Amino acid sequence: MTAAIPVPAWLVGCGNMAGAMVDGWRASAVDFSNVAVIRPSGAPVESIRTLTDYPDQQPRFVMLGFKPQKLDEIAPRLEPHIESDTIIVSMLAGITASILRQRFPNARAIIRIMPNLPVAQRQGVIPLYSEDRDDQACDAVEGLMGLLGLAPWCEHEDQIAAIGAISASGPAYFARFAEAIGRAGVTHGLSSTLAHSIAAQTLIGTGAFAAATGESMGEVARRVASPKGTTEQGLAVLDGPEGLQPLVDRMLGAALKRVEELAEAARRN
Ligand SMILES: NC(=O)C1=CN([C@@H]2O[C@H](COP(=O)(O)OP(=O)(O)OC[C@H]3O[C@@H](n4cnc5c(N)ncnc54)[C@H](OP(=O)(O)O)[C@@H]3O)[C@@H](O)[C@H]2O)C=CC1
Ligand SMILES: O=C(O)[C@@H]1CCC=N1
Repeated sequence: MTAAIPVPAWLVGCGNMAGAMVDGWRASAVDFSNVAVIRPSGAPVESIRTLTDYPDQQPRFVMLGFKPQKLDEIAPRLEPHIESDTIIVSMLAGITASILRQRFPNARAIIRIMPNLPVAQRQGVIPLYSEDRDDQACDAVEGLMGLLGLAPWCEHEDQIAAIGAISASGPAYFARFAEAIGRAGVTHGLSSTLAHSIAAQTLIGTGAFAAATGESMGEVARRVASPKGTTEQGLAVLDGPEGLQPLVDRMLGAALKRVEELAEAARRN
């Protein structure tokens, strides 16, 4: 039997990220009867009732899937519907458990997650964090997230930001790297379509190879780079002092700084 969403359930906001989760749950045969998507556009979501406003109902499960900057607009109207048996799951970047508890004081449990887009293919990473010692609620949410990929619990709230900076933002970073390799291919005479499609296929294929062999990324790189061969010269550039690692450190640092700013803005209100 697959994990079940406690119902009635509301998915408040269902854009790129929550929509990907719905796709992953649909592929896992999760039952969506008595689940409602609430979004201002009313844009339909396949096989889920979509509303533009909150129904006269007390949901047992509410997933927050809107932008962090919308919290102050949404919380005052949502809060009166939250009762002592409502589990809130939040994917809002930077919005801490204590900020959420302040906005939704009556909630039974507040559980933060930081999913990533490959949840749609059930290949996601979905770290979880809660300050509420509600084993039943935590188990129910872990079961749902476990359908979508790797779902580790974080011991400290900082870890959700750190994991999120890697895995939630990660698809954008890997995609950008593949784009850069594609552009370099164009510089070397390939057509844009061919260069970008082979770069993307190489990313996909590398992931599939690593998954199938269980090799670390370091081992995969070593296997490709023949001693005194061509790849070794390319890796020497990436591995140099001005190479990839300091760039990635700066990249992650900038994203984590923004996490702090989002939290600070929410705390001020
Ligand atoms: N994108 C990603 O890869 C990841 C995103 N996140 C988090 O997910 C959240 C959503 O991001 P993302 O999906 O990218 O954003 P989108 O812009 O794609 O989706 C935002 C959703 O919020 C809805 N919304 C806007 N205003 C309201 C409102 N007043 N009441 C209810 N719903 C509202 C929108 O409704 P409508 O569709 O009707 O406009 C839309 O469905 C963010 O908090 C982000 O931090 C976390 C990890 C990864
Ligand atoms: O960019 C963002 O803010 C969201 C959170 C992590 C990935 N996307």
